[in-house]
Amino acid sequence: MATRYPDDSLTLHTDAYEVNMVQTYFEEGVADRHAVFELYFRDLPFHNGYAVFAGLERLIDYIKQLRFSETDLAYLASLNQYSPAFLAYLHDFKFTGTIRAAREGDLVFNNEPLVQVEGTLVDCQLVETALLNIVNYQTLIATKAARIRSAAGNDGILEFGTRRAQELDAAIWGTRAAYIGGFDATSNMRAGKIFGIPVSGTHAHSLVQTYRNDYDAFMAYARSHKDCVFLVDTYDTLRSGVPNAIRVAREMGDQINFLGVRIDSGDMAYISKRVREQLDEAGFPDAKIYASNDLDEKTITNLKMQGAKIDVWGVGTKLITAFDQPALGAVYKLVSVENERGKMVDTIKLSSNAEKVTTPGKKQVWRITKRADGKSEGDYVALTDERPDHEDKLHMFHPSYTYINKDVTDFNARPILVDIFDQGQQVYEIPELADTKAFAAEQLASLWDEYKRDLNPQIYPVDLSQKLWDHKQHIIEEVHGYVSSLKFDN
Ligand SMILES: Nc1ncnc2c1ncn2[C@@H]1O[C@H](COP(=O)(O)OP(=O)(O)OP(=O)(O)O)[C@@H](O)[C@H]1O
Ligand SMILES: O=P(O)(O)OC[C@H]1O[C@H](OP(=O)(O)OP(=O)(O)O)[C@H](O)[C@@H]1O
Ligand SMILES: O=C(O)c1cccnc1
Repeated sequence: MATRYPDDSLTLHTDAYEVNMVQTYFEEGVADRHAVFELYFRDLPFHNGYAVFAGLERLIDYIKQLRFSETDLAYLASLNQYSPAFLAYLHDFKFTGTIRAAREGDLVFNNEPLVQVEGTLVDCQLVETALLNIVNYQTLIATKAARIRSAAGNDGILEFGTRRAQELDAAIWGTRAAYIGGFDATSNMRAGKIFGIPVSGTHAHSLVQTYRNDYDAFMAYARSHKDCVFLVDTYDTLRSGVPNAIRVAREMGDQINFLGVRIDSGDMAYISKRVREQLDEAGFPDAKIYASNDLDEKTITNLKMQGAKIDVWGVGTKLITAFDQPALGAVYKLVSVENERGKMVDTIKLSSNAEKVTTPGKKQVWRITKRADGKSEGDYVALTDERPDHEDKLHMFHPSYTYINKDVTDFNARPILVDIFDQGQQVYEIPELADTKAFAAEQLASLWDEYKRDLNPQIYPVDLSQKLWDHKQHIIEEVHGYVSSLKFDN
């Protein structure tokens, strides 16, 4: 059985190798060396043209509580791997780092930093696992939600996924991410309570089964609720469900708001058209048709193509589990570290796969938009001492295929990474969730449709500044020089 600790913290929500490395840094006297790590993903999820960043609120909560509690330390001591001096050091540990991140709801792309952690090696290393855990999941769900929003157009979309989510936390934070990405409401009451997300719900088949017929069930529901959406597919949608919903709506009249009916099985294009006819003929043209049953952006697009008369889409499993791509795959890499002489040295991880070679140095991402229409030109990743927003002309080129290039003038450059913590102090206030959602919608509106289409979107340019590109080539050459100078006896 799980042990409940009165002072449990999230600090040990980390991989053992982080603590192991931290012990090495401590024992070797380099724990306080300054370092910069950056979190980014290499491939956009779902073959999408963009991702919607989410996770910042939880990231802030996590950093704010980051202390080793007495039982955390007692547990580490019980492993007999960590020295008393190291445990005493952890006892006094306090996060004093600086964190910059994209704002929730902002669009982010592959191969650019979404979160940057600057601090001691210990600060940076300890937070790696939790930061990846939080950002990977929430960004994935916000992006999936944005795809579903795009398929649904202006129709209502409701998050129904809690029962199918990967446990409780995923349901709660996933529904928040879904709301940022464009969902209108959730069925999860606690998410409503905690985050103020609008809550919406109909009823289950069990209600109809309990009363053993549609009429009695809908009548019972109508007597106990003002707003009514009846689930009409328990026995026979067209012959029993809808006719009985209409009968109850007529009998109850003004005593209820007959909002509509929900269908949860069968051929939803065919059935919804017939249901629409039945409701219209009965004098309920404003009653809406809700649909649910393993929906996602593909089924919704397809159903719309077939002329389905569905007004509100309830989406569960395929949203909350990011069914077609269950992991984002963001990584967290060291880009700069203080050497033994106190100088910051930019670092690289080489790979035979060009995509996997990291980009050294502490960076800022600049979103370049045309001044005239606010539309996106691409992202420009630069070293932090560069100020592309002060330039009149930017030369933007593909970092691998440099012949793909353009000169951009009359542009605005917006820094994507904003200060969240400054030397351990929170300097960023999380906006109201509704504002974050509106911000996401605004950002999406400024992106060309070519990057937003569901199938084979155009690849959004994420370019390196000339200075950063040169710097990277220089460091690659330095490392190659070092490797080829090595001599082995065997
Ligand atoms: N007209 C349609 N075009 C494309 N997909 C559809 C259409 N109607 C329903 N679907 C989707 O097809 C799948 C059908 O699921 P399933 O085979 O479980 O049938 P069902 O009618 O829901 O049966 P059950 O009663 O077992 O739930 C669902 O994902 C549903 O969203
Ligand atoms: O299909 P999803 O996208 O995951 O949406 C959530 C599903 O959860 C409910 O079904 P469930 O069979 O769990 O309960 P019910 O008895 O109310 O139909 C609901 O009717 C949806 O079909
Ligand atoms: O309110 C609903 O209709 C609902 C909620 C959760 C899951 N399925 C349906």
